[in-house]
Amino acid sequence: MAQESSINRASRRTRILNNHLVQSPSDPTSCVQSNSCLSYTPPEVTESFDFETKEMRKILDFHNLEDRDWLFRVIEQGKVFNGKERGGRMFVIPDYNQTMEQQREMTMKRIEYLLERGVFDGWLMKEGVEAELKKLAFLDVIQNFDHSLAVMLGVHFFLWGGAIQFMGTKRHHDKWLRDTETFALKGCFSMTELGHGSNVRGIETVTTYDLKAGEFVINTPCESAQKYWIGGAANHATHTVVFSQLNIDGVNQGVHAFIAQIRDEDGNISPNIRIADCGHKIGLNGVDNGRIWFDNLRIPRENLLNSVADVSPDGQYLSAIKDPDQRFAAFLSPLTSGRITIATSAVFSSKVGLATAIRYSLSRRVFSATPNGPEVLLLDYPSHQRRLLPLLAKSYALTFAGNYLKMIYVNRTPGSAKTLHVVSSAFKAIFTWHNMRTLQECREACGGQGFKTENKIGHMKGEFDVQSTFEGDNTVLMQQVCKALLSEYVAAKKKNKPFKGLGLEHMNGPVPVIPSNLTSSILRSSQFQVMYCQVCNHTFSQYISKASPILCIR
Ligand SMILES: CCCCCCCCCCCCC/C=C/C(=O)SCCNC(=O)CCNC(=O)[C@H](O)C(C)(C)COP(=O)(O)OP(=O)(O)OC[C@H]1O[C@@H](n2cnc3c(N)ncnc32)[C@H](O)[C@@H]1OP(=O)(O)O
Ligand SMILES: Cc1cc2nc3c(=O)[nH]c(=O)nc-3n(C[C@H](O)[C@H](O)[C@H](O)COP(=O)(O)OP(=O)(O)OC[C@H]3O[C@@H](n4cnc5c(N)ncnc54)[C@H](O)[C@@H]3O)c2cc1C
Repeated sequence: MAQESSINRASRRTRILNNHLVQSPSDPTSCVQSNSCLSYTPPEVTESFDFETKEMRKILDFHNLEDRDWLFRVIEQGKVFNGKERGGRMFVIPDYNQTMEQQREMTMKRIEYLLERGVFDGWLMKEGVEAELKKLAFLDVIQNFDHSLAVMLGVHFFLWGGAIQFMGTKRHHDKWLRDTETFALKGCFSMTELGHGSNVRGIETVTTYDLKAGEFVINTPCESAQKYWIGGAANHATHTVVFSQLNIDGVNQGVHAFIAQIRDEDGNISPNIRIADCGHKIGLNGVDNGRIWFDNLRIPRENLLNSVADVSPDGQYLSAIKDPDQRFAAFLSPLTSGRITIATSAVFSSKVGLATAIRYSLSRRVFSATPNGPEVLLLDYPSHQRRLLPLLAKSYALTFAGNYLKMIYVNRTPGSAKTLHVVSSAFKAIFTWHNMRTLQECREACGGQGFKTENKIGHMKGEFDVQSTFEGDNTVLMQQVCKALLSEYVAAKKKNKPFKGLGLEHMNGPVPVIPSNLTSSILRSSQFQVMYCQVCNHTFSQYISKASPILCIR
């Protein structure tokens, strides 16, 4: 079975695992040398491909291929990446059997190494499509090695850094972005509380304005208001963006974001701050998630991220956005870039799992079809093909969709914010659910070998499971998608206008008619697949007609 090269690319680091899957020089249980038992050579050495794998990689990886290869080399050369040379190739993989403390320290050592090699140059100080695509490409490569490392960089650059970029103004950019890019400070992102995660509007941290001092006062009024799960907070972060209700003269103006220092440069916790550890997790133990309490912490008035709203020195609340919902939306926008990178990272994880399972099925033999005949290759079983190949096809499709989303993001305009929010929410949920289902199928498809930690699929299940929850719980994000589609549909119907966004456009045409003589070639044609999706989407109209009394549309 020919393998598309981005799976080979993704499986570069799994090759050692496949040897373990089928033969492990260090594993006495597998018979390696004798002819009567298993013998194995990687399929890409023995198989001829009926298409140009380098071209396939170009289509799938889509952008910054040379930058990716440069970073792969940098990682292979770094001692902190656990490189092992086998057969003239370098293989790298984190040691997930280390303690939580050791994994956390390894993450920071790897960040230091990458910083020294200039990997983060321009991540915040350079603007434009090229700079953003290079950053996204580097993140693809880094998360391919280790999710914790990617998440720590994601929190620092995309959440802390993104909040300053998109919710801050010049004074914040000038003061904080360069120190963030050089790691002179370490940022984290305090949105979630013990009592409120999905429901951001319900958070209980309260910030008031002290007119006399010209300062904000941030307070954690109760235990459920403690900031919880904050990546980087337990050991390392020096600064955080705090999301808090803003109370001016007794009027709650809703959720706003403020910059607060939580440690000094020597790592000592700041006055009026309490910090605790969230403890060991089922995965992602390379990230130090912490809990933060603010005990009437005083910060300068200038620390309000004021691109959307501001408080004047004499305590007036000012905002160009009168609609509180739209103001709230603006404070949530930094989450979008994270959701995009999580979606694309989930597909890479699916590819690594599929590379391992499909390569294994190209060598593992089970049961003979004829008395005393050779045992049958797993991938020759139709049942095994049906278990893995549809997931491979869907991973290809989601790769293309992820690249499409990246391009909307890097070419974003104020008018595309809503589309970006809806598409990134949908893709983050769909891609991460796909990844978890794919990894489970791949783990089972390798039988007992899939259960060996060195073959990584099990660890990846633990490391990536969180992607269905953080940066927006998948179920909640899909509710956002439904809400946006319904709003778009109802608005168009009420104005008797054609649909013009969110993928509803094809509903302006008639419902396609499914041919009665459905031959297998028709079923397999891309025209039929597209038509079938359109027919499914039209059921959306049937749902709406049933719900119309509630939606007040005729
Ligand atoms: C991963 C490996 C590789 C990559 C590495 C980098 C990754 C990058 C970072 C990774 C970090 C991982 C660490 C984890 C961090 C976190 O988890 S941070 C915390 C994340 N928390 C959330 O996401 C909270 C989820 N909840 C919400 O977003 C909101 O509460 C809500 C559910 C969307 C709001 O619900 P509700 O109160 O009902 O408000 P609405 O009325 O629905 O919304 C009001 C309007 O706002 C619009 N809107 C909502 N969100 C956004 C947005 N993000 N962008 C733009 N617009 C938004 C919404 O559509 C509404 O608009 P209208 O309908 O037009 O009124
Ligand atoms: C490892 C890790 C790292 C994290 N890092 C950070 C970070 O750095 N910064 C940060 O701010 N946060 C962080 N988070 C928090 C994360 O964003 C939240 O866990 C997430 O937003 C979900 O909130 P919650 O945990 O309170 O779950 P809840 O919102 O309580 O959801 C619990 C369950 O209820 C369901 N549910 C919720 N609302 C509805 C509804 N309306 N209808 C139906 N079902 C519903 C959900 O689907 C879910 O199954 C992290 C979390 C983890 C686990």
